[in-house]
Amino acid sequence: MKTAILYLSKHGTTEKVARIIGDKLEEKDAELINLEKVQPSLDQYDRIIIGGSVYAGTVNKKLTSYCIENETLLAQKQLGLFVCGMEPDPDKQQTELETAFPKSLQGKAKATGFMGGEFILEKMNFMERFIVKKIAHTKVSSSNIHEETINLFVEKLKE
Ligand SMILES: Cc1cc2nc3c(=O)[nH]c(=O)nc-3n(C[C@H](O)[C@H](O)[C@H](O)COP(=O)(O)O)c2cc1C
Repeated sequence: MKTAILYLSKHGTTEKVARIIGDKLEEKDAELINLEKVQPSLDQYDRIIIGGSVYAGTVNKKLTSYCIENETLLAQKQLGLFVCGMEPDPDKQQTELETAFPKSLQGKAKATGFMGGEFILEKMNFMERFIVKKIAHTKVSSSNIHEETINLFVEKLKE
């Protein structure tokens, strides 16, 4: 099975999670593709995993547009969809996940997941640091990547 893991990542967390997923899939040829740099031809892949991070409730618009533009092709693949974020409320996490991808693709996806995230203050600009301090009351960097959710996600894909 040839796999591509497509992602968009502002400060590196979604890229990190994409890498963890790739490692756990234990496939030598799983390709990690940064959609900011490459718009791959999807024909060559059997399984496609797509991930992005949530800022102010939504994922990068480029990710949503990419999914809409390639909806027909993506629907024919074995599909995994995930988002990274620091929202603590499970209901809101679910809403963030559901608003990130077209409904039709969510229906087709073999696995979906809210994978948690990180606040890396050193990588944020002034405004981002300000927002995180005000809303999340965080003054230090922190990591809350949901290993268990990643494991479940990978297991579902392998079934
Ligand atoms: C300014 C700002 C706003 C954020 N807003 C949200 C949000 O609305 N919901 C959420 O779940 N996470 C939010 N986050 C957390 C990010 O999704 C988290 O830091 C994620 O790990 C970033 O991944 P990336 O480095 O791949 O972009 C926010 C982070 C920042 C800095």
